[in-house]
Amino acid sequence: MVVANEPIITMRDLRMRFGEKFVLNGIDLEVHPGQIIGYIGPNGAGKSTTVKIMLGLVEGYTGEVRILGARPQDGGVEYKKRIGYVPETAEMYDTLTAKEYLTFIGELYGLSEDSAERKARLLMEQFGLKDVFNVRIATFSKGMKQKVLLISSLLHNPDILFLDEPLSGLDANSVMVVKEILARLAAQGKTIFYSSHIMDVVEKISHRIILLDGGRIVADGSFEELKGQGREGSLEQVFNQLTGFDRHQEIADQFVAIVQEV
Ligand SMILES: Nc1ncnc2c1ncn2[C@@H]1O[C@H](COP(=O)(O)OP(=O)(O)OP(=O)(O)O)[C@@H](O)[C@H]1O
Repeated sequence: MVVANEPIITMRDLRMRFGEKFVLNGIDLEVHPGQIIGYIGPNGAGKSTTVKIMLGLVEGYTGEVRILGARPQDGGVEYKKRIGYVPETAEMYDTLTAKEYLTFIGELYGLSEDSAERKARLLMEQFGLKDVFNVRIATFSKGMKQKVLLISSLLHNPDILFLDEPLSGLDANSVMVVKEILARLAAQGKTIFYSSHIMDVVEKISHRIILLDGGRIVADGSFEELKGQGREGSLEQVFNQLTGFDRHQEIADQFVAIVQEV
């Protein structure tokens, strides 16, 4: 059971380095259930590393991390059943059909074969993929694969969902559907940790936005709060201001000039 007032994710002074490279430089964070957390930051800021640490996929960090009250590396099967994950790039067994793949994943998470297949079929239908349920994933478009990944992360009805660029490849209609799904899951008390570079979506769906830069949290609050601190405009503009970036025109000019060189 998730207790509403207990943090579902806690990090204290989380630090990580790869060799001589300091990637996370002291992250402090508490997340309570029922929130969509937009986790944003420039390329290389440390977002995926944080998520992988929370999932127990990266070790060697210092500081304290508790997910659902446990250290990620200590979590057993029951703990893992409460977590769903859509990675930025995923290896899928694409010689399998969607039915075989999703039933396999569902069973890994403890569903019976019948129940996994039934849920997978119904969810595929909702995403307009009924006709390809028995078709090999290798033939799927990028967006179709992304929908299968989203389904695979949700089949077991997890309490926490980690999503890394989950709308990648989805058409505008599907984006609307997924945004609604995420809002409903959060309303039911699920926690959604959402990493993305698509600022207008993060701005709209997140209850709380955390901006990471150079392995440190440089902003944390609702979009209104982030804007309220003397900043203006869209999340994209707030992002540019907070990361001190104002060279886009200059870089574009230089880039195009080099392209045009003989
Ligand atoms: N296994 C690794 N070994 C060495 N360096 C790594 C490793 N994993 C990540 N890094 C480095 O850590 C830094 C942070 O990477 P990370 O993938 O967490 O960034 P990110 O914020 O998710 O970036 P992006 O927005 O590009 O996905 C980068 O400089 C990256 O090169």
